[in-house]
Amino acid sequence: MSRETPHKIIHLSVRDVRFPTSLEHHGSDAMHPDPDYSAAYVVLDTDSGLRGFGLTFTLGRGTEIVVCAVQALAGLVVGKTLQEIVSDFRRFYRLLTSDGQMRWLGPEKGVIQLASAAVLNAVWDLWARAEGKPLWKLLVDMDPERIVSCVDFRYITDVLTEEEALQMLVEARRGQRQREEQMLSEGYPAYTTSCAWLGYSDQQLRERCTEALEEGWTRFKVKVGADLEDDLRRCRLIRRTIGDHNTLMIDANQRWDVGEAITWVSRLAEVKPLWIEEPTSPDDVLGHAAISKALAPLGIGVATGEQCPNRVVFKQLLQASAVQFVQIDSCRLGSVNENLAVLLMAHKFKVPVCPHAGGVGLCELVQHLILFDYICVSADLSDRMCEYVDHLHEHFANPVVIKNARYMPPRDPGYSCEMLESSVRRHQYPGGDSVGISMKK
Ligand SMILES: C[C@H](O)[C@@H](O)CC(=O)C(=O)O
Ligand SMILES: [Mg+2]
Repeated sequence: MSRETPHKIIHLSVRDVRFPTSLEHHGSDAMHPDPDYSAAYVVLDTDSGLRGFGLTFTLGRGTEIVVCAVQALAGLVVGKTLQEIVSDFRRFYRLLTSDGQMRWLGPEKGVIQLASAAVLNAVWDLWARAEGKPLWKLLVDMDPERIVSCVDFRYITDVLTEEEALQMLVEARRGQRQREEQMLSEGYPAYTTSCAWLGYSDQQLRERCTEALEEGWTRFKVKVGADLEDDLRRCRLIRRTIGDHNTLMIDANQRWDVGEAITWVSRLAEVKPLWIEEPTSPDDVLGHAAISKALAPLGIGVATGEQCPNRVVFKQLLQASAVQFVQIDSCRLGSVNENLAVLLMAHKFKVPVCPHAGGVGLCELVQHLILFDYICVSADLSDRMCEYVDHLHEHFANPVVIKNARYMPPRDPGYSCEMLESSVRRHQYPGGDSVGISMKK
C-alpha cells in the first residue's frame, strides 16, 4: 500500500441478499431442511475510489438482523483509514469485537460475531486490493511478526503465546516457496458435499455421485441424522456408487444427544466414514470428547467448527482432544484475524484443518485461508481437504476455479467475495426480482 494513499473509508453499505436454494433442497441437512443460502453483503467505499467487499453467510430469515448488527458496527470503521486499521490490526479487531456496549450482544459469538466477520472480511478484501494481491498471497508475503500482530491472543495464551506462534511461523518458512509453486500448479485438495444433501432423492444421489466421479472427485460428504434407516440406505447407496477406495464423510449438523450420536454412528460404521461432523451441540466440548473417544476404535474421527464462533471454543475442543478435524469457517469466526488464531492452535495440537464451505461465498473466501495454512503454517496435506459445494458461484465477480477436484489459487486481487451487482439487485431482500416463496413465510 503506498504511503500517500491511506484509503479513508467514507461509506459502508450492507445489503440482505437471499437465494432460494431451499426450493430444490440444495444445502439441506437434518437441522436445516429448507436453507435459503443468503448473505449480509458489505461494501466499503474509500476516498481513493478503491472498494472493499465482504460478506457473512446466513440462511434466509434473520439475515435482516445481521444487517442491523453490521449497521451498528459501521461507526467503528467509517472514518478510519485502511492504513491506520492494518498498522495495528489486532487493536482494530478488538475495537470491533470488544466495543464496550456492543460486546454485550456476544461477546464474539452469535449475530454480532457474524456481523464483525462481514465488516472485517471487507477490510481484508480492501487491504488485499490495495496491495494488488489475492488475499492468500498478501498473507503468504507477510512477515511472521505482521501475521501474529493481526491475532488477538487474549484468552488463548494458556495454549499458545504470541512468541510460540511467531516461532511456528518462522519454522514453517522452510520450503514455503516450493509449496506456493506446488499450489499454483496443482491446487489444494477438495471434497464435495453437493452430491448428497439430505433432501435429495436416491436417484439424485446416484446421478450426482456418478457425475462427480467422472469429474475426478474422490471425497464425498453425505448428510445424515434425520432417520437411521434412511441414512443406512443412502450411505450404502453412495458407498456402492463411489467404491471402497474413495473417501466418505458424514454430517449430522448437531442433530443428536451424545449417547445417540455414538449409537447412530456405530450403526453407520459399516460404510466406513472418515469422520462424523457436528454430531451434537457445537457448544458441548466434553460431549464431542466423549464421542471422539467412543468412535476412535471404529476408526471414525469427529469434525466440527462451522458453528464455533471463536478461538476459545476451538481452544477447548483441542485441549480436550474432542476433534480430529478442525473446520474453520471464514464467516462464523471473526474473519481472517480469528481464523489465523485457530490455524495456529490447530498446528500446535497437530490436528488437521479441513475448512467448512457449505454456503454462498464460503468456498470463495475460505480457499484463501487454507492455501495460507498449507504454505505458511502446516506444510502438510495429509488428511486435509477443503469443502466444496457447487452452488451460486455464478454470482461472484471472481468465482472459485476447481480443476481435478482441487481449488486452484485465485489470481485476482482481493478476497474473492465481490458479488455481481446484477445478482445483488436481483436477489436483494426485500425487493429483489427473484426472491423465492420459501423466504416469505
Ligand atoms: C445449511 C448448510 O447447507 C449446511 O448443511 C452446510 C454444512 O453443514 C456443511 O457444508 O458442512
Ligand atoms: Mg457441516
